[in-house]
Amino acid sequence: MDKEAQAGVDVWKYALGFDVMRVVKCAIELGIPEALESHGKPISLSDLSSSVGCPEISLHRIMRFLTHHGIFEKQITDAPHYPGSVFYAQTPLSRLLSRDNMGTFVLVQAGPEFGLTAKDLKAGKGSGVEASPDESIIWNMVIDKEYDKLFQEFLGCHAKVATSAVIDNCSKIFQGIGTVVDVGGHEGTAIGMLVKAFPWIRGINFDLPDVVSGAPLLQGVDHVGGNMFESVPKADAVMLMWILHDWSDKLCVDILKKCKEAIATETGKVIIVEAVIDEEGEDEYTGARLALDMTIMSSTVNGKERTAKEWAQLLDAAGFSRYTFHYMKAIDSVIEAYP
Ligand SMILES: C[S@@+](CC[C@H](N)C(=O)[O-])C[C@H]1O[C@@H](n2cnc3c(N)ncnc32)[C@H](O)[C@@H]1O
Ligand SMILES: COc1ccc(-c2cc(=O)c3c(O)c(O)c(O)cc3o2)cc1
Repeated sequence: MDKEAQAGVDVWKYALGFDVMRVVKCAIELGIPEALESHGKPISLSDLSSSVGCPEISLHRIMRFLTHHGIFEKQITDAPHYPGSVFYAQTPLSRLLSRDNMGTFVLVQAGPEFGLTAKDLKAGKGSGVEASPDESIIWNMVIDKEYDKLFQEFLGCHAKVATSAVIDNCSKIFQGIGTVVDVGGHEGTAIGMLVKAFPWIRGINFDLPDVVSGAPLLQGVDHVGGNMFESVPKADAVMLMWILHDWSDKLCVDILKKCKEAIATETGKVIIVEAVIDEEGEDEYTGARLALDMTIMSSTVNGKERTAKEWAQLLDAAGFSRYTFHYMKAIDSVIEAYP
C-alpha cells in the first residue's frame, strides 16, 4: 500500500480511536470479564445478558465490536442441538481487563473528562513553564467523591502491578537491606508486597497524614504520616514509585535531596520506580510510556515522564554520586541512586 492509501486507513485509528476505549470501559463497568470467568466455559448471549444485566440487542453489538478488536473470542458451536449458535469466551487480554487486574486503569483513564485542551497547552501546560504558582494542586479538574474512590482503587492496582514487576525482575536490589521507606506509598500496598517477598525487610509506608490514617494494618509495615517536602523517615533505602513524574524538575530535586538526607551516605540508596522514555529506540512498552506521559501532562501542573538523560540531570542536581538503570519488560524501570 502506498503512503497516501496507508494514511487513509490509519486516520481512522485517530478519528474513531476513543470509541475503542469507551466500549472497553463499558465492558469493564458491566463486569463482562468477570461474568465470563465465573461462567467457566464459553457463554451464550442470553446467559451473558442475564448475568451482566444488559439487553441482548445492545450486548450483541458490543460483543461484535469487542470480538473484532480481539478483546473477547467468539465461538460458533456445531453441537447438534445448537447449530450455528454463538458463544463468547475470555482471552488472555480480557482476563487482564478484569477490575481486580488492569480494569481500573481503563476506568480512570476514561474518567469523567480527559482534560488536555489546546487552551491548556497554549497557556504553557506540559512545557515546564509555571502554569500555576502552586504545584501542589495536581488536579486541574473537579473530582467528585465517587471518582476519588475509583482513583484510590486505581492506585492500589498500580502498586500491585508495578511491585510485581520489581519483585520478579529486580530482587537483587533488596538483598541485605534492613529498612525500606516507601515515600508516597499511598496505603502501603507496595511496601506490604516487598516485605512479604523479602521478609528480612522492615517496611515504612510514608504518605500524607490523611492518606495513612485510612491505610489498613499490614504485617511488617509501619505507617508514618508527613510531608516529603519537609522530611522523610530515616531508613536504609528510600523507594519513590510514581512520585517524581508528578512534579517539576525543581521540586523533584527538592524531594530527592530530602530522600538523600534520610539515608546513610556510605551504605544507603534511593530506589526510583518510574518510566524511562527512550526517544531513540522502541520496545513494546514505548507506546504505553508515551501515553502515560500524555496522562501526566493532562493531570498535573508540571509533571512528566523522563528520558534517561533527564533522570541523570535530576540525580546530578540532587547530589547523587552514581546511579544504575535496570530496564524491565514493563512500563517502568528501576533506578538505584547512591549518595
Ligand atoms: C501517584 S501516587 C503514587 C502511589 C504509589 N507510590 C504507586 O506507585 O502506586 C502519589 C502519592 O504521593 C502522595 N503524596 C503527594 N504529596 C505528598 C507529600 N507532600 N508527602 C508525602 N506523600 C505525598 C500521594 O498522597 C499519593 O499517595
Ligand atoms: C480524567 O482522566 C484522568 C485523569 C488523571 C489520570 C491519571 C492517571 C495517572 O496515572 C496518574 C498518575 O500516575 C499520577 O501520578 C497522578 O498524579 C495523576 C494521574 O492521573 C487518569 C485519567
